[in-house]
Amino acid sequence: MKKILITGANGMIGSSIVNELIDLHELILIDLYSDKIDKFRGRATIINFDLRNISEWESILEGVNTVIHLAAAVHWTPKNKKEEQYFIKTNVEGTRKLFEACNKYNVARFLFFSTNDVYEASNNLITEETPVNPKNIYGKSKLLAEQYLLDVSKNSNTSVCIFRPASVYGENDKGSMKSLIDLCKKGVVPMIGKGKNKKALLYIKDLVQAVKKYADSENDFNREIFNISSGNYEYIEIINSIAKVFDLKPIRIYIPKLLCTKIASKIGPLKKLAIAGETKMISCDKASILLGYKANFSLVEGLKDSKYYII
Ligand SMILES: Cc1cn([C@H]2C[C@H](O)[C@@H](COP(=O)(O)OP(=O)(O)O[C@H]3O[C@H](CO)[C@@H](O)[C@H](O)[C@H]3O)O2)c(=O)[nH]c1=O
Repeated sequence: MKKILITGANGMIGSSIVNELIDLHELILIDLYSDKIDKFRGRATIINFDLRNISEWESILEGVNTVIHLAAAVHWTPKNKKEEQYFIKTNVEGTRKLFEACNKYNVARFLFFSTNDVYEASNNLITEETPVNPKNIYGKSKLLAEQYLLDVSKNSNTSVCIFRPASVYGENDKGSMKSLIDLCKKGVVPMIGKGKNKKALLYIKDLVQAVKKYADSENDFNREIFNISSGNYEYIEIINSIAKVFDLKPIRIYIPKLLCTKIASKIGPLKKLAIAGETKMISCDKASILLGYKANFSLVEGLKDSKYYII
C-alpha cells in the first residue's frame, strides 16, 4: 500500500482512478469540486483546494510516495489571449508549483497526465519518438509542462513519468465521443470524405488499468513517456458502432474531404469538422512492453460497457 495524492480527483479520469485505487492504497484527493468523490469520505482524505494556493496545503505532501497530477484546464477552447493565459497559468505554472512542492517534501514519484494533442494529425502511426507539434493551446500548455518536468527531473529526487492518453471515453465523458453520440442521437452526423480516417480511442477502464500498473509498480519509470490507447478506429466504424450499440439510425451527411481541409479548417466554428476528418493513430507498444499495459476493451465493448452511464 502506498500513500498516493491525486489532483483533479473529481474529474472524469480522476474519479475513475479513485474508484479503482480506493481499497488498494491510502489516497489523498485534491480538487476544486467533490461531487463525484464525496462517497469516499472516511475512506480517503478529500481536500477542496486549488493549485494556485498550493503553499497553503503543500504540507499534506509529507510522507506521500506518489502524486498523480490530473488537475488542468481542459475540454474548452479559449476565445482570447487572457483565456489562453489561463491555460498556461494552470497547466504549466500549476504543474511547476506542485512539482516544486513534491521535491521539497521528497515525494518519490510524479505521474503527469499529458495528452495526445501534443502530436499533430498524421497518416503514420504515432509513437513516443514521433516529433511533437501541438496545434491548440491545451496541447501546447501540456507540452510546456512536460518539457519543464523532463528538464527539472534530471536533478531531482522526485521521478517523473508522463502519460499521453488518446481520446478518452466512458463514464462522465465530456469529450469527442460524447459529442458524436449526441449527434447520432439528434439523427444527423457529418461524414468527412468516405470516413476512412482513423482515430485513437481510449476506454476509461483501460486507462485506469494503465494507472494501476504504474501505481502498484516499484519501478519509478523515471523520465519515461507512454502513449496509452485502446485502439485505432476508422471514423465510419466509430459512427457505425455508436449506431449499433445505442440502436440509432443517424443520417450520414457526406462532406468532401477537400472542403474540410481547405476551408473548414480556417473557419473557427467549423474547425471541429476539419479535425474530425483528420487521422491520428497511436501506438502503445512501449506501454505494453515496459508497463505491462494491455487494452481489454474493443470499441463496441467499451460503448456497451458505458451505455448505462451515457444514456
Ligand atoms: C482548472 C482546475 C481543474 N481542477 C479539477 C476540476 C476537474 O474535476 C479536474 C479535471 O477533470 P475533467 O475536467 O473531468 O477532465 P478529465 O477528462 O478527467 O481530464 C484529464 O485528462 C486529460 C487527458 O485526457 C488530462 O490532460 C487532464 O490533465 C486531466 O484532468 O481538475 C482543479 O482541481 N483545479 C484547477 O485549477
